Amino acid sequence: MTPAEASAKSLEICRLAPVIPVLVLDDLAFAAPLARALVKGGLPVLEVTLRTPVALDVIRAMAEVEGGVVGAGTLLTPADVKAAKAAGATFGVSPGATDRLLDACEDHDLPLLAGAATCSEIMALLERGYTVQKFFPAEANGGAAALAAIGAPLPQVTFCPTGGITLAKAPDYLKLANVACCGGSWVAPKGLMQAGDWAGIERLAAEAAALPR
Ligand SMILES: O=C(O)C(=O)C[C@H](O)[C@H](O)COP(=O)(O)O
Repeated sequence: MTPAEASAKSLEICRLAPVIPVLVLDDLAFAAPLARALVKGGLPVLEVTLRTPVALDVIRAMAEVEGGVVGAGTLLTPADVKAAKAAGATFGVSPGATDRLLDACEDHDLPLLAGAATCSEIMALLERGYTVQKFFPAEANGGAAALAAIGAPLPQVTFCPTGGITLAKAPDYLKLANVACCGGSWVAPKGLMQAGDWAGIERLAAEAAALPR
């Protein structure tokens, strides 16, 4: 898969909903009910971070949930890419980008939403052909104001800002011309998962899905 093809696919995924839930699961039993609640609430795109021992099994379980588009987050190495793809991830997300990671995603046909935080990082990805990127960590890096400023010299790059974004902050990003969607973990809080409050998570998803773009 070429970087241009990966970017086209990433854009298609980003356009499915205003928010991509960033999911950190410690318990495999939460996978199916969580995915069902998020999809039902209107957030079909699900980013499962590879930060817990059960993450690959969570991807396998969520890939079975109808209407979900499941990807793997926190991709750091070529081995992560192979494992995520084998588990059924249809896209990848990374906090940054390295040549080895980009090579692996291109070789294994996994569209990557690669992270960038500075103009030089954005330009390096753009030089390689990635016109859709993740802006991370968004809030710590200047927030929506920074992304608006980056859009002036680099309007050809479209972003999924992630990192520190909440329901209250998301509209500031979503109104920018260079933002396709936001990523965030606020729609799947640990407390609600542990309480089995799937209706509560569905409500959070519905609120996020209703954000104007
Ligand atoms: O896992 C990755 O690939 C990442 O780059 C990190 C995540 O996007 C952030 O952890 C988002 O989490 P919140 O700030 O809680 O919304």
